Amino acid sequence: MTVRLLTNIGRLWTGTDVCSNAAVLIHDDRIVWAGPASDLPQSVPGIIDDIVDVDHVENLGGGLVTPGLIDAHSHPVYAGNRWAELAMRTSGSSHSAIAAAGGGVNSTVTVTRGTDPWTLCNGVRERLRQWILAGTTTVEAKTGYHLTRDGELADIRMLRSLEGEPSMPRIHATFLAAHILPPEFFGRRRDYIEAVRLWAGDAAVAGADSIDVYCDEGHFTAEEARALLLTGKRAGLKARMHACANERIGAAQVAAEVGCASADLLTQANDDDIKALAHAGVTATVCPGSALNSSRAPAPVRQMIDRGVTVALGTDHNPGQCGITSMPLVIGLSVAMFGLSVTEALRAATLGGAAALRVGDRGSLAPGMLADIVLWDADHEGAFAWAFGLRALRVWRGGVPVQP
Ligand SMILES: N=CN[C@@H](CCC(=O)O)C(=O)O
Repeated sequence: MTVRLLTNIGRLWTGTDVCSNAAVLIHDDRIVWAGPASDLPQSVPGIIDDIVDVDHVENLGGGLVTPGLIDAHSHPVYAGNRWAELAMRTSGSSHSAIAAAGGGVNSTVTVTRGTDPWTLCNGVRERLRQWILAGTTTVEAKTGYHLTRDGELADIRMLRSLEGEPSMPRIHATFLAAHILPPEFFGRRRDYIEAVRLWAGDAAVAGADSIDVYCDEGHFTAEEARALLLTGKRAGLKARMHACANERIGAAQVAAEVGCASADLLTQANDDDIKALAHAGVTATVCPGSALNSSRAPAPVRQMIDRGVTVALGTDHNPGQCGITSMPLVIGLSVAMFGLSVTEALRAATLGGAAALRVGDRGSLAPGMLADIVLWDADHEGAFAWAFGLRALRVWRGGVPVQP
């Protein structure tokens, strides 16, 4: 049993409250108490008889402390890169010209399939380290670049095992075999849908938390998404969806009907979509980084908030559009692109992320919550809107300091 006291916190942003000259008391991996240092209890029954007997005291030098950030949408499991394709796109090449030159999601599928598991795992480990060092203690991580039963299941097992390593973020593993139709199923899409439905149960056994379907032109239809998500839910997975990213083909309505934990991207969502999400209690996960790089209009986030939709944020890190691994940058972009206040953006990156993942044990610094905590290189949260990538000075996952 370890009791740890974080003191001399200049400003404590808990998710629900803000206070100055604060302290946080941690017992093992959980928060016991957080608030103004002047109110720090002298003892906590069953945990510590006298506060002077804590095992570790850490002076945080008057800095800003928040809950660990939550990235609610990322695609970190891939090999290779598509930088040449991005250069083509910026020179005006069309989607079809890029595909004809061997680019697109299926080119990453080819490279990922051809990469041995150890090399792939080392790359993913290095990548995930960047999230936690930048203050993101939970990452929603999708599969979706193997698109074979064994490859997708191996991806999930790899994510589960990486999560157990020291100084890695917590992982919410999402089974995304329904990312795009793989080439060997061209002309046989019904067969692929049926195969993915069969694999969903195996994905749950392998340790997946969620199933995701990319519902859009060129990916999967609303009807296919409904069938896949309902199968995934029956297997015990939470449902999430790439919805209304490029075209509106009924994805938001299906997300609402199926009871998705979150509908993501939503750049083309209109008021009917937003109303449906609000009515069904579906969290909207928006990703400003990939929207910027794909020339999509920013998602209508203000309308979502006005309609009562809970908003979460994601990096949408993926090999084709967006290399961002910094949620502090995503917070800055959300303020600039969506017109969110810093408080709204920070809440979306903490409690909003917890809602998107349907986890109740993180996203705020309250007694009983996981001690996932970040000390920032600032003394006020307004710095997120200024730094575009505010630096995390120290990170604790479950009360344990993350080693740089
Ligand atoms: N948000 C995720 N999927 C991207 C593609 C990812 C990639 O290009 O590798 C999309 O098709 O929008």
